[in-house]
Amino acid sequence: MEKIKIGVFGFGKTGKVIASEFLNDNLFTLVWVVRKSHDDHHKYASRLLGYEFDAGEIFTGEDIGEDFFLERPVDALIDFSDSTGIYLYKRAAEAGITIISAISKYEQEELDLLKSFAQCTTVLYSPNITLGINVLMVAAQILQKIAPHADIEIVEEHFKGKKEVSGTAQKIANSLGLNVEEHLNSIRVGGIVGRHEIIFGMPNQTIRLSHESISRAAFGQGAIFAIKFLIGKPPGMYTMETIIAEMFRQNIPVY
Ligand SMILES: NC(=O)C1=CN([C@@H]2O[C@H](COP(=O)(O)OP(=O)(O)OC[C@H]3O[C@@H](n4cnc5c(N)ncnc54)[C@H](O)[C@@H]3O)[C@@H](O)[C@H]2O)C=CC1
Ligand SMILES: O=C(O)C1=N[C@H](C(=O)O)C[C@H](O)C1
Repeated sequence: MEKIKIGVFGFGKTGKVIASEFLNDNLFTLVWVVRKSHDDHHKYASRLLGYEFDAGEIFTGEDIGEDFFLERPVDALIDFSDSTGIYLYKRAAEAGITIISAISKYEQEELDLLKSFAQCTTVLYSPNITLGINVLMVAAQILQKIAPHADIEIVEEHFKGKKEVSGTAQKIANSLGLNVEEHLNSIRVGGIVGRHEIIFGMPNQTIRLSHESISRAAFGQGAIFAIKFLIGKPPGMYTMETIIAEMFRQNIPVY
């Protein structure tokens, strides 16, 4: 079977681990990586990550001219850069390359741009691409319907350097109709990769739904799940939670 060709945007804390996940999986070929800095220009991500073969040539945004995506075709582009990365891959969408954006915070303008790409190709946007958090997100909405009077608070914990409020927590708050200013609690300590908890408080019991990414490999595994799902799907906008919600529908046991 022909391998699925991948391009990755971003080669920071997460991009490096994502690249490794693709390099470890025989279903995929990592064709290129685009990063902001000129460090390691034209070297191979595989070599930098300790593999003894050449894969994932490193480019910078300045290398992306009119023909970049035609000369170095991939089946899917995964974005773990920052909110500016999206301005570099309109031509990838026009070339029909599947786009998976994992950027946790976009302004409306960038969300609109992403939606416009979905007219030409399959686009999946997910501020948290782990399978687990999306199961939790759907479960929380079900629980809120079952216990509409529960007090709900969201707690998100991340590594000390994370500046922005978790995009995942904001998305959870929106899906539950909660005011972010009032019900979202952020903790920044040490090296926590990412933990989210939704607390449902009732008079005589407390229900806690929690998820923790204990390694950034969880994001790579989520991206792999998403790519496999998107193969053969028509152009359009997809999200992880709608994929998971459909799985809920198909798998809820009937008593
Ligand atoms: N959806 C999800 O499941 C997850 C999302 N994220 C998000 O992914 C993004 C990256 O996270 P980290 O790796 O922790 O950040 P980081 O700061 O360690 O790395 C970001 C990388 O992107 C590069 N970059 C910035 N602008 C770029 C551009 N225009 N073109 C190409 N490369 C560019 C930077 O040079 C850097 O190498 C953040 O938005 C983060 O919140 C992170 C983990 C999981
Ligand atoms: O910046 C990160 O690292 C993460 N950001 C995401 C968010 O802001 O929701 C998701 C994940 O927990 C890691």
